[in-house]
Amino acid sequence: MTDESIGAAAESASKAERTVTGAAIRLDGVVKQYRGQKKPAVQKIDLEIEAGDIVAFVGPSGCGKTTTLKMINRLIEPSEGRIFIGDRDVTGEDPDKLRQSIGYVIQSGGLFPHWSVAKNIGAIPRVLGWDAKRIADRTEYLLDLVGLDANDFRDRLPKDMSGGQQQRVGVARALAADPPVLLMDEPFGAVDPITRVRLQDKLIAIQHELGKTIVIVTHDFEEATKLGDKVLILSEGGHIEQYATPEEILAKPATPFVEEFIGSGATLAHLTLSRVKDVAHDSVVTARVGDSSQEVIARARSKGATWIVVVDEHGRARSWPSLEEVATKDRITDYIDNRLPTVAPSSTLNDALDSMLAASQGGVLVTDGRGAVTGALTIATIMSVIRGQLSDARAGDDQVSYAAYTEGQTA
Ligand SMILES: Nc1ncnc2c1ncn2[C@@H]1O[C@H](COP(=O)(O)OP(=O)(O)OP(=O)(O)O)[C@@H](O)[C@H]1O
Repeated sequence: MTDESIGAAAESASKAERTVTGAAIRLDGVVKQYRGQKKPAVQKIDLEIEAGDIVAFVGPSGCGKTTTLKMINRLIEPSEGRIFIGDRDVTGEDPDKLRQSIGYVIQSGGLFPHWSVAKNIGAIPRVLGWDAKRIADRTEYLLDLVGLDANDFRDRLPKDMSGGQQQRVGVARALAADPPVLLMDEPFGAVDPITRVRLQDKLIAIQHELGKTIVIVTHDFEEATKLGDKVLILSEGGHIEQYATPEEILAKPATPFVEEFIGSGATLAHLTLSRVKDVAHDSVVTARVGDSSQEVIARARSKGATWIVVVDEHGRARSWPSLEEVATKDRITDYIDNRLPTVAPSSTLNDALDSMLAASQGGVLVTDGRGAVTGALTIATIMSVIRGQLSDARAGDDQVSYAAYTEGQTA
């Protein structure tokens, strides 16, 4: 088995393990001609999205990403063609009814500003006639799913939350009635880069847990390769340039347009394909508040560590002092460092580098789904992965030029 086929087998195995609750989406000869425009915004698109996949639409401004997305829930009516969700032809369905079965998330969450978080999340369930207890239970479940404490957030107004928190509530609201399909229009466009990485990781975790079909429009190719099981690259007029996995797109750009779009940094774009979970982590020595400093230092030295991580009862990091710092006190003290860089297993190596740079640190802590520390990644480890990838890429280039050269000789 080649590395590639091993990767593909692992990928399909992990997909098979997922519970899929999403539905397939099919666009069949779909056209959008806006009134008063000479050319159609979407010329004619045929597209199949598998149930339980995340598909990212990317392409330059004005190429028809949003138009295509909004035709799926008929916020924009197609001029021609048919759209199927599962086996249902939804082209003739009542659009309001249709939109109750498709979650929709826009930039900044799109929450009703004068409604509490709970009222926002309960909007569609109320329309569907759910009773108050069922709505309250669902709200609690969804807030927990998106990583917000229900007691703290349920009664807040959107203005009293950060952009990232509003966006999480936007995702919770879109999932309220358990729709099989979630459409997201540049959902993370308005948040800072670190929050964006956290929200992306949260979305991947939610997707793995729920198995919805998610279509996401983004401007950012890196975001598309991180989130998408498949990426759809469009050019003007909604023309499909390539629809494939991120790996295939980077390895074999289908057209000169795709090549230019993904840019000359394609080798480093592989960094966005390498996940934190794919590389070996450095182990960390942990300690609890109140432990004897001498004992902790001895334990760390025996493992060759120069720093430790102080964790709480759930294994979540509070601080990561050096052994010199630990030695200044008899016991491990309770200090919380709010700027600890952490990444999830689904984060990319690029995300890991970004968090290190943002925190001016030479490493990041790796945490599991509940935030417990499982290891660390240092800048040296990441650099050695990058070096390996660059030398693989160079070896590949040499082969191409050698083949071209010998072909030239024999012709
Ligand atoms: N309501 C409208 N009336 C007329 N033309 C429109 C309308 N909405 C979009 N268009 C045009 O249709 C084309 C596709 O627009 P669309 O918003 O789908 O592109 P996009 O790829 O999502 O762009 P962006 O990345 O800038 O959001 C553009 O040329 C746009 O000007």
